[in-house]
Formats: sequence, structure tokens, C-alpha cells
Amino acid sequence: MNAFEIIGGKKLKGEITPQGAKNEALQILSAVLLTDQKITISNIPDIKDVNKLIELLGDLGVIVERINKDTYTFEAKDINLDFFESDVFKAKGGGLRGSIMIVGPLLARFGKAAIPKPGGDKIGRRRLDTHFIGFEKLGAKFVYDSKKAFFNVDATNLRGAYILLDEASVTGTANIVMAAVLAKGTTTIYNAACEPYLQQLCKMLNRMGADIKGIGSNLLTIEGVKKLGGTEHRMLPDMIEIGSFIGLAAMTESEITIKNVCYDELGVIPEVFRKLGIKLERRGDDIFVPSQKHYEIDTFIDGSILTIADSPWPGFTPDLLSIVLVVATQAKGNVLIHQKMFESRLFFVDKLIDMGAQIILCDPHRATVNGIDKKYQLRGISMTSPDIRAGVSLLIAALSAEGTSTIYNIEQIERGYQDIDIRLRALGAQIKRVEGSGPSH
Ligand SMILES: CC(=O)N[C@H]1[C@@H](OP(=O)(O)OP(=O)(O)OC[C@H]2O[C@@H](n3ccc(=O)[nH]c3=O)[C@H](O)[C@@H]2O)O[C@H](CO)[C@@H](O)[C@@H]1O
Ligand SMILES: C=C(OP(=O)(O)O)C(=O)O
Repeated sequence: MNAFEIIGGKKLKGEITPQGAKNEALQILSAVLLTDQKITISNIPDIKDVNKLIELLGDLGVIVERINKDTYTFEAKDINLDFFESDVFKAKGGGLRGSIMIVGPLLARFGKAAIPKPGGDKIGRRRLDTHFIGFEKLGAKFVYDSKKAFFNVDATNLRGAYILLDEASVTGTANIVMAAVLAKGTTTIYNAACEPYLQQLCKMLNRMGADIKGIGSNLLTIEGVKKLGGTEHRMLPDMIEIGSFIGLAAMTESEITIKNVCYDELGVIPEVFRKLGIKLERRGDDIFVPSQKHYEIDTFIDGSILTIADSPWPGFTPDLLSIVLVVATQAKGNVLIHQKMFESRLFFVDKLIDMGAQIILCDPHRATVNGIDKKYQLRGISMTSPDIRAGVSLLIAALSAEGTSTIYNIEQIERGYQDIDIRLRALGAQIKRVEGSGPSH
């Protein structure tokens, strides 16, 4: 087990380029199963979750070739459907959340699929009803073996249908779209998730020959086609990494330029950081964050305390709320952080409180942060990273803190952030990898 040892309190400076987007990669890689033609994908992040999915595709029989550091080709000519029965599949398929998205394409192309209940962060209940109700509407039958935590799905003939999703699930929408592109007839998906990654998926599918309309909205209309072909696709930069770097710059009083961010795809993200009082400038397609000693949280127009809450796109992504929370601890003013989607994602605030932050966890979904305006520095401690985004938030806190911190369970961070220690060292951070499993909590 690895840990990060961080000596905090140092200003950073320089340029950093975001990696390709993790959550887009998981959708796009699943889509290669929809055709027997070659698909070339670039800007693939070299991170644990993505590499696990690539390995799983290889196990299923996809010919995977690495062209260079971030570009691969995939050819799903012969797929071994017997692999579903293997213990290897049961172990690997459950290892990440994104593996659930191989079900839609397999169902569409081969009429059957199976998947263990997928992994991912332990951040609260993560149901899959939207996925399977959607498949059922398209004519599939599914069986869930609760003892083995394993789903089997069958469909001899997928047929287009009207589907009103019970919630705008991101991976659920991607899965149903991928099942519907080869189904007979018209599928309408209302209350669809519409974040940039889904738009990217739909655009790629259209380049492969699919007929999807309404991209970017919550109403998708899909005319099924008989066959899809090959294409090339480039992943967007990871918007969660971009937000993390904005937060990092503010907390450590650093001047950082975040390169090639695809600014127009960032939605409300820059505005939410501005509401915390953080100065950031768009320079071409880069974001420049100047070194700033103080930043002051806005109030609502009537003077009441600001709330920052998550909601489905184009609302604020839940994956950045932990970062916003940590950055608020050193701001001037107060903010209520409302994590509506996940009920176990805010418990990491205990560690920030141990570091000296002033936070009240009101209930599992809400925390009030009393920003201390840098009257004193947080202090370094030893801690364990509970999930990917809390892990990076703790890393940011540690980089701003006085003294040494150790963060254990960094596998959680590394499933989504590529070479994070190396890239932060290039900005001047004092962070090194050490051995250690740390406390069990
Ligand atoms: C691999 C991947 O892409 N993971 C992302 C994906 O997960 P994932 O696709 O698993 O998340 P979903 O969009 O299905 O749902 C996330 C949570 O929000 C709740 N919910 C969702 C929609 C809604 O309208 N109301 C509501 O309450 C769900 O019940 C669930 O608890 O989207 C989440 C929400 O952006 C992100 O946190 C994850 O990083
Ligand atoms: C929660 C996340 O990932 P996953 O859905 O893979 O657990 C995330 O990326 O913040």
C-alpha cells in the first residue's frame, strides 16, 4: 500500500495540463463493443479505472493496440461471451463503476450481457434501476442474483421505445443510448443526462453511423440502425481535474495556468469558484489563476448565506463539491455545502476539522463551512482517503497546511488522477510517495 507524504505551506507556480476525462473515457471505451470495425481513441488518461476497463475489453476478446502514451486502437471483432461465466470476469467486472456500461453495447450487438454489481466509490447508495428499467423498456429481460451480486440480461430483439428515466443518471443514460442505437425503430429518452461526456459519446456514435438527435438536451431521439462502423475520437480534458486545480491554486496562494481546458464545456464550474471569491481568468483556452492571499465568499442577493449544491448537468457536478468545501475553509465568509446526490460523501470533513477547519456537518448531506480567511493555517495530520474526490480535497488541504501530512489509501486518488505526485512536484509541491497502510478509518 502506498501513501503520500506532503510538506505543506509552500506556494506553487507554473502550468499544468489536465488529463483526458476519466468519466468520458469509461463511456467511450465501452462503445467500442458496438462495432467490429477499428476505433482509435486519443487523450486516454493513464489511470487505474480506465486501465482496468481496457484490460476487461481485452479479456472479452477486443484487440487492443497502444499507439502511443494516450492513444489506443480497439477492434471488437470476436467477442468471447463465455467470459461472462468466468471467475476472472466476476472479480474484474466488479472492480469499477464504469464497467456497467459494457452491458448496453453487448446487449445491442449480441443480445446478451452480464455484469457483477459494479464497484466505484463508497459514497452512499448507488442504485442501477435506471439502467435496467431502460433495458426492459427496450425489450430485454434481466435477472439479478443477489447472492452472487450478479446481473444477467437477455434480449433477442431490442425494439425502440419511449423511456422516461426515473432520474437523469449519467451512466444509465449512456448505457441505454448504447443499447438503443442498434435497436429496431425509434427510442425516445426523456429526462436524459446531458453532460459533456454524454454529448461526446453521442457525437462519436453518430460518427459511427448512429442517428441520435437532441444531443446536449434531456430529450434524445434515436433511430435504430443495423450496423455501426469505425471512427476516431479524442477525449475532452477532465473537468473535475480542472476544478481541482483551481481549488488547489486558491488554497495554496499559487499562480497556476491550467492549459487547454475546453472552457466552453465547463458549464457553471468557473462561476461556482468565482462565487467563493476566487479570481480566475480565461486566457484563450487556458485558465489563469493568480496568486491570491484572500478570497471572500459571496452571499445571495438578499444577503443570506450562499448555498452550493449539486444537480444534474447543466447544474454543478457532485464530483467537485468536496473540492469546493475544502477551498471554502480558508475563504472569508460562510457557505452551506449541500451534497444532494450522495449521502456518504461529506464524512471526510472530520479530517479537515482535525486539521483545524471550522465546519459543522449538519447531516449526511449538508455541511456549513465557516471560512477563517487564512487567520491561521490548517495543520498537517495523518489521514486515510475515503474516496477519490475527498482524497484530492485532503491532498489540497495538506498542501496548504503547516507541517507534514500523510495520506493513506492513495489508490483511491490514483484511480482518477494521473501521475498526480509527479505533476504537482513540477509545480513545486513537496510531495513524495511512501510505503504505508495507515490507520484503518
Ligand atoms: C463513472 C461515472 O461516470 N461516474 C459518475 C456518474 O456516476 P453514476 O452514473 O453512477 O451516477 P448517477 O448519475 O446514476 O447518479 C448519481 C447519484 O445521484 C442520484 N441522482 C441522480 C440523478 C438525479 O436526477 N437525481 C439523483 O438524486 C442517484 O440516485 C445517485 O445516487 O455520475 C455521477 C453524478 O454526476 C458522478 O458522481 C460519478 O462520478
Ligand atoms: C464518484 C466518482 O467515480 P465513480 O462513479 O467511478 O465511483 C467520481 O469520479 O467522482
